[in-house]
Amino acid sequence: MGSSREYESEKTMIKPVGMSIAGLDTGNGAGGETDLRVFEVLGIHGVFAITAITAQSTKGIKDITVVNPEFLKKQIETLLEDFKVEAVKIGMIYTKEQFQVVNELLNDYFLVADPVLYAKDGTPLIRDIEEYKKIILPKVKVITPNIIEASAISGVKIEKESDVVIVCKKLRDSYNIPYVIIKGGHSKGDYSFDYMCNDEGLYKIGYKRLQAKDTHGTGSVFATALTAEYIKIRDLKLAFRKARDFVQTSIEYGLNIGKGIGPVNVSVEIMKKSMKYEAVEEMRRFADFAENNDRFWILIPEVQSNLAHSIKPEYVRDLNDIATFRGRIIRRWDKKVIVGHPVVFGNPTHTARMLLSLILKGKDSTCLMNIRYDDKIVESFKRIGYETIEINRELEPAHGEGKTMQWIIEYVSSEYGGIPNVIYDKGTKGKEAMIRFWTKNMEEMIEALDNLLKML
Ligand SMILES: Nc1ncnc2c1ncn2[C@@H]1O[C@H](COP(=O)(O)OP(=O)(O)O)[C@@H](O)[C@H]1O
Ligand SMILES: Cc1ncc(COP(=O)(O)O)c(N)n1
Repeated sequence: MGSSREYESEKTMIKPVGMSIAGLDTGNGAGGETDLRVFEVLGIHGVFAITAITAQSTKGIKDITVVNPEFLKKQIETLLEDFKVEAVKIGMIYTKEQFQVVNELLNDYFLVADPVLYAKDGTPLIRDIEEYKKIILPKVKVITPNIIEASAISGVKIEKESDVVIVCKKLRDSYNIPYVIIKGGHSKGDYSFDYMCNDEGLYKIGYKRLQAKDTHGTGSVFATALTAEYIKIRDLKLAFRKARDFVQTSIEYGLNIGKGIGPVNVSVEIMKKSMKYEAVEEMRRFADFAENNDRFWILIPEVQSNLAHSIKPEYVRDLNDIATFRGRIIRRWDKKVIVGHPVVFGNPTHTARMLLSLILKGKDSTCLMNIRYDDKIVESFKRIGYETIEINRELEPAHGEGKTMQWIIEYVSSEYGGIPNVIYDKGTKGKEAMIRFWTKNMEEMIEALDNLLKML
């Protein structure tokens, strides 16, 4: 009766709650609404008290409407009387009256302040800076200024690393802030260093500086990720490392949307995880097809086969984004085909390397299989309508193992212009002749092989 589920869970579902006190960025790149997305992907239920509405896009801020302090108070009270808030991130907060509200209501909470004095286009996001220093800063556990903000608040210009140490100490001492984190996104050099100082000393993390255009929201995202990680692990040093890692990936996959500085991509990690799950499902579908087609053995060479399958090409960075069967696809003595599960990512097989080379060359390919060389098979591919190309392995220069697949793709691409779906060679001393066949998706791979097998 009632539910169709076999098992009705008795467990109540809960999630820790984090709060953001911030402005709203209508372009959804940096404000409280982005904080909510960061909380969400990191497993926190985010609640949001709004201080101001900015008319904002990737091109900058056109206007600001400030929320009156009474209404900010109402929002925070409403949230606090209901939720058990574990930590609070404070972003844009505009007037001294608003600071008083926070001071009054959030005295006993773990506060992380991101002192967003100015937006990227120079618009002030905290108007009463002197009162911010007096009213907000002495209450916070963590402050996360960039070097420009840290210089402005401390009055000491940061030009080199030793200045960072001085400013960290000054901020800690002046406002009694246990953790000062100074972010180095605006400095120069091959690495972007962020510094954390607490009573144990200075701790710095450097990540490769990315040549990225779409960096709107880095600061807000960093402070919110730090708050979320702190809620989960209660260790600020570790939370700092995790938040920094999160920001790096978000910048790496920054979104080229809008005409200005696009938002960083905060959901990319969970998106990649779900794409990998889909890839595994598709590999299973392929395995069923291969094991149940009684002619599939015709395609398997002496060295056996494998199928490489990637997530969406634009998300592929390295072999970790490409799946293969750990035990390959093998033809048994009795012509039975066995797929060697499990599906694994990051296995440096020939098929995975060749697929990666294709993708890095800009091809919209997600599947690649190596197939036994046979004239008839090549002819059948042509009859189905695929372009084919023969390469001569004798032309391959001497370069260590592991470079061949990349060489084939480079060679075909430069000699031929494009990269046909069927690339074959007739072998060379000690190397078996082989066909490599790639397709845009799994649907096409299965359909093409099914048609091919009917013709053979
Ligand atoms: N081009 C970049 N490459 C790598 N990391 C960056 C880059 N720009 C900013 N970051 C990182 O993003 C975070 C935010 O830094 P920053 O840009 O200084 O703050 P804000 O957005 O407040 O100005 C820091 O962790 C910083 O190291
Ligand atoms: C409402 C609002 N809050 C904060 C920022 C700062 O942006 P960033 O995180 O890029 O420094 C912003 N532009 N708008």
